[in-house]
Amino acid sequence: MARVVIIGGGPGGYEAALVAHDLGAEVTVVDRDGLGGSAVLTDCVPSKTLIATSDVMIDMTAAPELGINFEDPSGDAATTIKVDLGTVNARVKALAAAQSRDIEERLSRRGIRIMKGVGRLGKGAGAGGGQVVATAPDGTDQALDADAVLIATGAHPRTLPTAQPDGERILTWEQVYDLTEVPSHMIVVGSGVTGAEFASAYLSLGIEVTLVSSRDRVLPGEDADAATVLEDVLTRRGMHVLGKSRMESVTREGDTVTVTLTDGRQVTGSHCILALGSIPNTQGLGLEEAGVQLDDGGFIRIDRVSRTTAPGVYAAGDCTGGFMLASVAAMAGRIAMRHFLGDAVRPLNLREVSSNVFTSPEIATVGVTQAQIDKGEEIAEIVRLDLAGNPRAKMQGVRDGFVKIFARPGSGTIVGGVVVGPRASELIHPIALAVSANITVDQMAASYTVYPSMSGSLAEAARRLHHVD
Ligand SMILES: Cc1cc2nc3c(=O)[nH]c(=O)nc-3n(C[C@H](O)[C@H](O)[C@H](O)COP(=O)(O)OP(=O)(O)OC[C@H]3O[C@@H](n4cnc5c(N)ncnc54)[C@H](O)[C@@H]3O)c2cc1C
Ligand SMILES: NC(=O)c1ccc[n+]([C@@H]2O[C@H](COP(=O)([O-])OP(=O)(O)OC[C@H]3O[C@@H](n4cnc5c(N)ncnc54)[C@H](O)[C@@H]3O)[C@@H](O)[C@H]2O)c1
Repeated sequence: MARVVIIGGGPGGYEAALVAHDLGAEVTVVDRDGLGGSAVLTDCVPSKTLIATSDVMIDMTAAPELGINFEDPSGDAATTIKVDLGTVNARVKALAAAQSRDIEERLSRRGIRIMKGVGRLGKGAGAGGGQVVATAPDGTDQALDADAVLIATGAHPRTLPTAQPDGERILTWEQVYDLTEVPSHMIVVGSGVTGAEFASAYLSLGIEVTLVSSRDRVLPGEDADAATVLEDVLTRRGMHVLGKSRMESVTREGDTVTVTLTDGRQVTGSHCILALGSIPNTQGLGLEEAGVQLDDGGFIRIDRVSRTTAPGVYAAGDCTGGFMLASVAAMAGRIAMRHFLGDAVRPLNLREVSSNVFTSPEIATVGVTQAQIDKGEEIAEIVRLDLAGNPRAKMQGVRDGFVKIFARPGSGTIVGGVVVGPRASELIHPIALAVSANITVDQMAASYTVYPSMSGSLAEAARRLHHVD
């Protein structure tokens, strides 16, 4: 029986463990912090649970327009509804812990061995087999023989020597769930996906928010039109967005946090979240000794079937960089195990990955991007339809957002798209399906959508690119 040892129990690791077990391997997962990894315990699941609360707040704030008034005679929901952050965060933590337990039970039930501890490559690793050394919390080492090893150790928040979290008012995204009091003014530094999501969530919870963005617009990596819509909405709702503003340092005195920018300006608030990106957890794993190459950022180099440069050592997820998403980590882990165990394997295709920024409005994307089309790297026709013209959107009081479809000229094959709006994460799926199944705009235009529905805008956009009458 092939022996597989997996270091790291996040989506990259635990999904791989399930596949390897189903394919007949003897599987051990060595994990330091808890099954589910950062995705479940500190990153993805907690942030989306917090955002579930902030989404309800947004709906409540919009209620008067739809004819619902609260007891306050002013009818201004924002002034009468208050969030209890202690309760919200207790719910967040309980839900994350429960999900981690569920995953642990799922693996244990199948007979997958779980070892709590820190793993590293040991004797013979990188030569087509070898050992993993697991150090238990009591400090004892155990050597595990493996025919293949999967490294899925994830990443951790980046901080600066001049911006050190104190866990109370200067926070990484992992520490925000310890807050029990509502911050009076949250400064979010970094306007990537993490920064934008927290800034949007706290604003929706009724908190004053300043977003320090080093670029000229928020979400520099996302569709430019989508980022512009989001920035407009956030600014309209009262967020202070400081563009082209690079943080130099963050200091705290008593209850006041001061963010100093590189041009000397200062912003003061009650709390600050550092959302400066991630550092891969690739130190102390014995990677270099085993011949596993890292890139300049310290991420593990892998090919499309998750092989590292060392025979018998695979890697998946955030420790490999690229698309740092739970879904991609899970797929790369599964692919690694299928490859090692000789099952049919489809190499990772990042073209098919759909992702979502859980701001309000949400921004969902898949496939080819407009930036690639504008640069001439991809040839595609573009259609954009604003949701403001959609009947369902009008009924629901939705004014901001759009759908965009990219299709090959001639064949009309859909190669990508963007949705900005409420629940864009759900609305992107027909486009994602179209991209992975090579569906054309003609086929999408011919499908029935419910009337009235937001998805009607997808079919309408496809009709605009319809080639055959
Ligand atoms: C704030 C935030 C929100 C996010 N939201 C989303 C989202 O909505 N959707 C989405 O798809 N993605 C989201 N992501 C990204 C997602 O969380 C990551 O892509 C995902 O966690 C990667 O999974 P992983 O298995 O590679 O690593 P992780 O989830 O980080 O798991 C790695 C595990 O390895 C363990 N480990 C590390 N070193 C060792 C060692 N030496 N020995 C043993 N164990 C070790 C760690 O303790 C951890 O348990 C978000 C990220 C952040 C920061
Ligand atoms: N919804 C989701 O799926 C989700 C949510 C969060 C994160 N993620 C994933 O995690 C990965 C990392 O995203 P992220 O946003 O954490 O990191 P990021 O690296 O994408 O963004 C960090 C931002 O901080 C800025 N920054 C760095 N130093 C700064 C300074 N001194 N002053 C001001 N700004 C500074 C950078 O310019 C950058 O824009 C992404 O790949 C993303 O896909 C996904």
